[in-house]
Amino acid sequence: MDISGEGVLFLVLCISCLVFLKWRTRHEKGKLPPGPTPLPILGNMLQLDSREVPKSMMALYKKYGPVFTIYMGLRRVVVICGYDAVKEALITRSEDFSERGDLPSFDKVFRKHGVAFSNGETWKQLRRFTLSTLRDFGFGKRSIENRVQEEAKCLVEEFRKKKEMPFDPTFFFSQATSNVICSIVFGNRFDYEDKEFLTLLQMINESFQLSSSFWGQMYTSYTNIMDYLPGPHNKIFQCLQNLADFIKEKVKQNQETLDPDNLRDFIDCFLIKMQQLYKKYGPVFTIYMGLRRVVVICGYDAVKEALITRSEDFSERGDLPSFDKVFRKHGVAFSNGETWKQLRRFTLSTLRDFGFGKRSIENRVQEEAKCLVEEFRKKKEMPFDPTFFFSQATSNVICSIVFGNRFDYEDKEFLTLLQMINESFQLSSSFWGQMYTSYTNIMDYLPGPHNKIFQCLQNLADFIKEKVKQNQETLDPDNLRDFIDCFLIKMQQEKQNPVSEFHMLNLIFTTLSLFFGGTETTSTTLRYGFLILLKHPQITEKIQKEIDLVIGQNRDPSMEDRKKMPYTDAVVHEIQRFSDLLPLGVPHTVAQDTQFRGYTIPKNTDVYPMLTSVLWDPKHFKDPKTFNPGNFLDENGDFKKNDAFMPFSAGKRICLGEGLARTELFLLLTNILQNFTLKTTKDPKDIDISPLFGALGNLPRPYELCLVPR
Ligand code: HEM
Repeated sequence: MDISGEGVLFLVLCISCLVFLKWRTRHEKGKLPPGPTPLPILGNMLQLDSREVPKSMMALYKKYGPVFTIYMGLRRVVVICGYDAVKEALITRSEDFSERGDLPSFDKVFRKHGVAFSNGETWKQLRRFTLSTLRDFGFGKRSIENRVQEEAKCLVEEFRKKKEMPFDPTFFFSQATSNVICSIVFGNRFDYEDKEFLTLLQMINESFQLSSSFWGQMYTSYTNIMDYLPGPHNKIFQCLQNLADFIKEKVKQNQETLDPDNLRDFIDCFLIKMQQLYKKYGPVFTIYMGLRRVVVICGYDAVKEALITRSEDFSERGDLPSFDKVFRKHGVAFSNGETWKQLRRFTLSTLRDFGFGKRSIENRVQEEAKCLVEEFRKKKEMPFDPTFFFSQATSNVICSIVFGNRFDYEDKEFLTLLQMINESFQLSSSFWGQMYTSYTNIMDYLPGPHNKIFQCLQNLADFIKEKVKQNQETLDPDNLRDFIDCFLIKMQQEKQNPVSEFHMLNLIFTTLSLFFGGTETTSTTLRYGFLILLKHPQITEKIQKEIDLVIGQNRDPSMEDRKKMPYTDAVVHEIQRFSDLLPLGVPHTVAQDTQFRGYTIPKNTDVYPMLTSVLWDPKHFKDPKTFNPGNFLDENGDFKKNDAFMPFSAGKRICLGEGLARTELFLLLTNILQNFTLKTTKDPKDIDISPLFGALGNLPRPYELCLVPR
């Protein structure tokens, strides 16, 4: 018989598995409660009748006594039976037995959050808060009795409508009981005819039924395997996720109308508690994002102290796992120490040679603004999604420097690259990006949309690799065409240096940092800005008046004009402040244990300088949640600087493209408003300018723009 290598490996694995299980059961017999011997993989599944698990357990109770061990598939469980043993564990030894165990089908959605599934200090605090808030809403008092009495009357009325006909009472009972708790958590009860309410109750019912079925049990027993298999167990997560989404929407509505003097329900009370905690823990606090410990720095004073006053200590780049996986800490944006210092110095001086901070970059932006206006004219006043027009315009400016050429707006390859930049930024800012940051090592093994981020970034890196190859083949030291050429020459100059930072990976990933940073950030800000202008037509009109007065219709806007256009300048600043593109900043870290404001931040802890908390700091901006260009204007209508304006961050690591971004924002916006009047398909009052995501980036909601030539 011919046994292949894989066959032998499989056999060895099976035998090792058996030996290990045997050894483990023997070895642990002394400590673990008794129980039936488990089989590999199956555990004691053969002793458990999936239709009657409690009955099977009772049989084992008889055989092994009140405390026994069983293996539900791969999961080891200790079962406690009978009044005496249960009382001893849950009451006498309550301290030891009060942690919540795994309930995998719920854990997948709840992820150990909330009062029912959390543990330790989190659970203690949530339970204390929940009980006292419910008490404030009448729990254990006369008022809850009244609510139940009211609901009982409604139920009796509903039953009367049945006119003695037989009916299934399931949802009547759940509507009645649910209404009592809904009136406290959501501040209102629902009508018995309410279709949405009934759908939610059906989802609760279905997820409970499925969790109690064979499929729920299989998921509990083989969680890691079942995660990859189709089957009815997936319906449980879908139902629970839908319920969570419904609550998320309710929370959003409460947030928008929150009034601290009139707390309407449990959600309001929780929101206020969150606000109080920020005040309680002050501007520097530690949170655990899943398995990742992060120190968060909030408010203008503390962020300024860390990034500017203590710039030496806080300028290392922290982890941004979804980018790190592809960049592997190479290139100017993600490297650290001496590598970063050299790359940053070289990048800045090369970009300066290509016109950064000079008149020539302004000319490039002006040229690109004209191309964009031409593209917009082709739309002939029809509504369109402006996303990729803005990214084509901003990207072309940086492309003309790093690759030596701009791309045509019809270029399919260019559009595909921009789509990849856009998609990876969107996904990094979504729930999946956040999950990847919080549980990097686990998510690495799981399928899901987060994998698309790496795929996009890798494709972008491959595109740059190809560009570098083309440059290498045609390199002429007397005619340096672009950033890549300059880097290649630097590599040649440093050829003799075995520890040079100027090597291929740093070339590819510095170029990708510029390409990515130079595209997505400014174009998303423009996209957000035009949505805000659609919402506020009176602000748009005022900008156009200023354009007509200072520039007129017969020449192109220039940066010189900005000084004479304080209102437009203030609006551009307010767009950046309000849209708050990178709310958490880009992670920093500390290279050694660092004392900060009386605390010790351990070496290598990620530090988030919360840019939101600076841009929305009420001490520096009046009514920060409202869009108000007045934040940057003095009483005479002149432009007023504000030190807390930090969308580009601050200190040594401050955005390397700030000057370019500001030039682009001003020139592109004024060019468009000089040439077009904005129109939308929606009533301005219905335009939602709250962000779509809020992890890495704040993104505007999708919309259509309509441009009418002036
Ligand atoms: C509105 C537009 C932009 C915003 C809001 C923005 C914001 C930021 C922020 C917050 C950082 C992180 C700073 C820190 O670590 O504390 C950053 C870094 C960076 N940005 Fe920008 N950026 C914009 C445009 C650009 C442009 C046009 C470029 C292209 C040249 C660019 C290239 C970079 C690079 C290379 C870094 C990494 C710097 C380093 O780690 O040393 N950004 N940006």
